[in-house]
Amino acid sequence: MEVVIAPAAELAELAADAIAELLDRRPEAVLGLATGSSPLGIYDALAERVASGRTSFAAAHGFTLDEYVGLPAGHPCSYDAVIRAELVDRVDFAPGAVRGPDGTAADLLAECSRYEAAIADAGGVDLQILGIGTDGHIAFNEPGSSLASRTRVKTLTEQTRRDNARFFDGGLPEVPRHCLTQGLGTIMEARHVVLIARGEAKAEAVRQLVEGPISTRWPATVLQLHPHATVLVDEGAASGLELASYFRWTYDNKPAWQRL
Ligand SMILES: N[C@@H]1[C@@H](O)[C@H](O)[C@@H](COP(=O)(O)O)O[C@@H]1O
Repeated sequence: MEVVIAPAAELAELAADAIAELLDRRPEAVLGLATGSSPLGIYDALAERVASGRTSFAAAHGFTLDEYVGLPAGHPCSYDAVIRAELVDRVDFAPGAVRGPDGTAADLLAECSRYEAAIADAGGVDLQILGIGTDGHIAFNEPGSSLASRTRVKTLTEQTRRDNARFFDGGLPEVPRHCLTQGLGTIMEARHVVLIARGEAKAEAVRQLVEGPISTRWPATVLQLHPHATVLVDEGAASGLELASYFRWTYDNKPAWQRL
């Protein structure tokens, strides 16, 4: 696991660099896309690169991590609508190239299996962008999630519902209680995972992710077992790390040939 501590704007550029390099090497790359506020700077940086002709998503594919159950199609808080507004409509993906689990499906269990199969049929995810919840969830894998889990229906914790209420006009009562989410086992199959976290509210989750014991109590800790995980954190999110000065030294002295 590589931990980079830097100002948020620099973190977003680093992640955008990694995605742009991947697209240069492999234009048909499969990207794992996260919603939430954490990756917004990355999406802004990517939109800028596409606008200036430096990067193209024309041959790439994308899969989102999760979706609320029961929000009508087109609801502005559905992750399908959010990822369209934040990234898809601002870059040059081919129509239909970005997919997400369908939280309106009549048979949600069948939808979860279909989604797993779609990711596998695309050849798996090359680079997965992740945020982290204050309770240590990634995607919507809440505490207690099996570390081997696959795409399935989960129940959101009150903490997550409260954290996400700010996006809903009607606040907490409007936040669904259930979601579809890629499992931790699904996410672990991505070839490179890049997690970004900002602000002190994430400090405890980041401390557990990087330095805590691997446990379903803090689901993101499963990433300690990933062979290529990059954790991008600003000073606030890094404020609980015992090894912060080691991570700083390592990054400051990183050989030029070593990519993220
Ligand atoms: N399902 C999403 C996660 O994928 C995201 O990482 C998390 C953190 O969101 P934010 O980046 O807004 O703090 O929120 C949601 O619960």
